[in-house]
Amino acid sequence: MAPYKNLEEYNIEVTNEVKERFSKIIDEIGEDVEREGLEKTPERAAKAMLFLTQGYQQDAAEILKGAMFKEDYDDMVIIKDIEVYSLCEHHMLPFFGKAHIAYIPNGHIVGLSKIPRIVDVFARRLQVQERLTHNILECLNDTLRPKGVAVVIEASHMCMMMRGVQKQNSVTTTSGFRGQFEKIETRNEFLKLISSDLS
Ligand SMILES: Nc1nc2c(ncn2[C@@H]2O[C@H](COP(=O)(O)OP(=O)(O)OP(=O)(O)O)[C@@H](O)[C@H]2O)c(=O)[nH]1
Ligand SMILES: [Zn+2]
Repeated sequence: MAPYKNLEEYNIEVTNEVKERFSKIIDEIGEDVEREGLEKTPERAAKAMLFLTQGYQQDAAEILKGAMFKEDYDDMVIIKDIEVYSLCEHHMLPFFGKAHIAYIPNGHIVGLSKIPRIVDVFARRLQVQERLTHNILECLNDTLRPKGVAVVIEASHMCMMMRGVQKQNSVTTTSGFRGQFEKIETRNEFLKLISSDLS
């Protein structure tokens, strides 16, 4: 593909290419691409797919660096129940659930909203849950350089629910721990706090 002058030009070009391909898929499955309800579907589907994979155009480390503040607080910071919506790389079907993330600052705290933002940057790509967990973990560890970081993701996979093995209730949990969270007491405190309902 020819080089693009800017992101907008790139987006228009790629949307048109993806739209053509969705049109072909709709035709191949035996539908009439020209009937009223489907007329704009290739374009809508292309825009939706590009939205759901926009993480490839984003830099999670830059997002974190944009809101790091010097602070002496050195206890655990936990953001739990962050909604996660991603696409499994095997079937390109959604998997979705919650992420629970904690870190122990080492001179710097980070703007709270930046943590869900980096979850989205990595989730909006073709993923497996394990790699998504590690992408978030390593990004926080390398950029913020905290005393410790922990990531737990609980998710349901549509490829296991709507098709394939057809299990509606199974939930997959993945986790990663670095620094002080490798110590069992710290890890247990985190796991206890994310499972408690303080409200
Ligand atoms: N480890 C892991 N596996 C995943 C994830 N998402 C989907 N999968 C699995 O990827 C595997 C792909 O296996 P294949 O045998 O190549 O594909 P398939 O024939 O469609 O498999 P079935 O889903 O069992 O019908 C399946 O077992 C999926 O459940 C994920 O995030 N992590
Ligand atoms: Zn899948």
